Parts: sequence; C-alpha cells; structure tokens
Amino acid sequence: MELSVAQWLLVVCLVAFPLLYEWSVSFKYFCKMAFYNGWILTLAILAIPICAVRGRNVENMKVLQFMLLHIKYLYGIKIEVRGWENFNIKEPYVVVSNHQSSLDLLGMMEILPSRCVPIAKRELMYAGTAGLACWLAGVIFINRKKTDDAISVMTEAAETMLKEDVRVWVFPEGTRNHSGSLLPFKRGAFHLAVKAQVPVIPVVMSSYKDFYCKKERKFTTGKCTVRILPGVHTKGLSSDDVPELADRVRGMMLEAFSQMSSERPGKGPGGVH
Ligand SMILES: CCCCCCCCCCCCCCCC(=O)SCCNC(=O)CCNC(=O)[C@H](O)C(C)(C)COP(=O)(O)OP(=O)(O)OC[C@H]1O[C@@H](n2cnc3c(N)ncnc32)[C@H](O)[C@@H]1OP(=O)(O)O
Ligand SMILES: CCCCCCCC/C=C\CCCCCCCC(=O)OC[C@@H](O)COP(=O)(O)O
Repeated sequence: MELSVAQWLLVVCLVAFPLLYEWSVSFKYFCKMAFYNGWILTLAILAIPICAVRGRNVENMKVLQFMLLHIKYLYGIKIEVRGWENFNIKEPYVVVSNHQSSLDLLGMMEILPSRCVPIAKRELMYAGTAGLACWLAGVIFINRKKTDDAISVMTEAAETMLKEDVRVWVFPEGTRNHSGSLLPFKRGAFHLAVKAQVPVIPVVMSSYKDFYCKKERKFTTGKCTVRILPGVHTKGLSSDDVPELADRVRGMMLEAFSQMSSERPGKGPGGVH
C-alpha cells in the first residue's frame, strides 16, 4: 500500500507530537496553555446560548463557574481551600485577590461566592466567545488606560452592589504578577468598598512556582492552596482612609502569601492531609 504525502505527514506528526510533548518542557507548556485558552473559548460557545436566555445577568456567573470547574482535573491541579467561614457574610462585599496568571481562573471558580462578578480589563471583552460569555455574566470591564473612566465605572459598581445585592472580585495588583510577591495595590477596590461601606475580603492563592512558571516554560501537575482571610470592615471609613486600608489589606495578604510559600508537604499546616 502506497501512502500519499499527506498521509506520510500525518504519520510523522502523530509520532513526533507525543515524543516532543514528553521530551520538551517548553513544547508541553505551549500545548497546555494553548489547550487552556482554546478549551475556554470552546466552553464559552456552549455557555453563550445558556446565558443568553437570561440576558446580561450576574446569575450567569454560576453557569460559567459550573462549566469551568472540571479544568483543574484535566490539568492535575489540586486546590485546597482554607477559611470558607470568612465568606459567611450575607451583605455584599469586595473580594481582593493576588493575580499570578490566567490560571487564577481555576482558584477563583473554586470559591466564587454567589452573585459575585469580577472586574476585568476591557481587552477581555474582545476575547471572542470568552468575552461575550463574560459580558453576559455581568463582568465589569474597565479601561485601565483611562483612570477617570475606570473610576466612574467603579463608582457605578458601588451603587449596583447595594441596589442589586452584588459582590465584586478585584485583582488590586491590576495586572498579572508571577514574581513571588505582591505588586503595590491600585486603590480602586478599596474606594469601591468604602463608597459602598461594605467589607473587603482578602483571598490569597499560593505561589504556582512548583508547577507553573511562564519564564521557564514549565507546566506540570501540582497543588495550590487558596486562603480566604477574615473580612476587613469599612463602616465609618472615608476616602481619606483608603491608602491606610489598602496598605493594611496588602500587609495581611503578603503575610499569608509568604507563610503559604514557606509551607512544604509534610512541614506544618498545608502539608499533606
Ligand atoms: C465557560 C466560559 C468561560 C469564559 C471565561 C470566563 C471568565 C470569567 C472570569 C473572568 C475573570 C477575569 C479576570 C480579569 C483580571 C483582570 O483583568 S486584572 C486587570 C483589571 N483590574 C484592575 O485593574 C484592578 C482594579 N484597578 C484599579 O482599581 C485602579 O485603581 C484603577 C481604577 C484602574 C485606576 O488605575 P490607576 O490610575 O493606574 O491607579 P491608582 O493609583 O490606583 O489610582 C489613581 C488615583 O485614583 C484614585 N482612585 C482609584 N480608584 C478610585 C475610585 N474608585 N474612586 C475614587 N478615586 C479612585 C486613587 O486613590 C489614586 O489617587 P491618589 O491616591 O493617587 O490621590
Ligand atoms: C477572535 C478573538 C480570539 C481572541 C483569543 C483570545 C484568547 C483568550 C482565550 C480565553 C480567555 C480565557 C479567559 C481567562 C481569563 C483570565 C484573564 C486574565 O488573566 O487576564 C489578564 C488580566 O487580568 C491582566 O492582564 P495583564 O497581565 O495586564 O496583561
């Protein structure tokens, strides 16, 4: 039997792909990241018609959450959550969390409270099907290049939180940061909480460095701990108190992050359970 050129190419690809995947850490990294994004874009195709039935509505966030929850199993990432009790607050609140990578989506979906929407950069709205799904789920988009516009969107969000009983999730570092620490915090999340007079609940995701590193193109299986810290109240605070509030919350998060980073399996809390 004679093979055509196309068939030969297919055979070579089928043999080369798994070999490259196993031999090259970088190739594996690129494949896993490409599949991550591609799979989310594909899931969004399914989510869009389901969400469209309700129109733009924060309840649609549950649909996205449900559809994304299995991804941690595909990637062999074990997520341990601590501090669930700190989410036992009926009133709206602002969640602030560290932002290492787009993989944060996994930790976020693991604990996302009901009626909670993230604040995202406007560019995400144009990320094809994922952008449309986010819009339908009520994600709040801000233009980071236009501070005044971003502030007015967030001021409107403070009103919506109270009127419509909505919680908001903000990444106060304002960008992804995989440096092993926390960047200085932007102030928006804290102005938002003070304006609405609602608590700030800090969430810290442990460093991914054992299983994921963009610089080294490393992406293996691993474990991540997500800690929900006690809420910080803002009743009676004014905008003058925002810098101190932001510093205090960052201090709490940095302490938790450093503590979690120093924990290793078998040593202290967070080891093997
Ligand atoms: C199945 C299918 C699935 C599909 C798929 C699903 C995915 C479903 C999940 C998506 C998940 C997305 C996750 C995305 C994650 C990101 O996109 S992260 C990037 C976007 N997020 C952020 O930027 C964080 C929020 N940013 C901020 O809060 C920033 O403060 C702002 C509002 C953008 C302003 O930025 P800035 O000008 O660079 O920073 P900043 O120094 O903080 O502010 C300047 C001044 O304005 C003041 N200010 C700031 N905010 C305010 C305010 N609200 N009121 C009054 N004054 C204010 C500050 O106090 C400061 O004044 P001074 O203190 O210097 O006097
Ligand atoms: C037809 C257009 C096709 C567009 C293809 C875009 C591919 C994107 C595919 C899937 C989107 C996955 C949604 C992941 C959400 C995580 C968001 C995220 O991590 O955004 C980064 C942002 O926080 C900070 O941005 P920078 O670190 O400042 O940068």
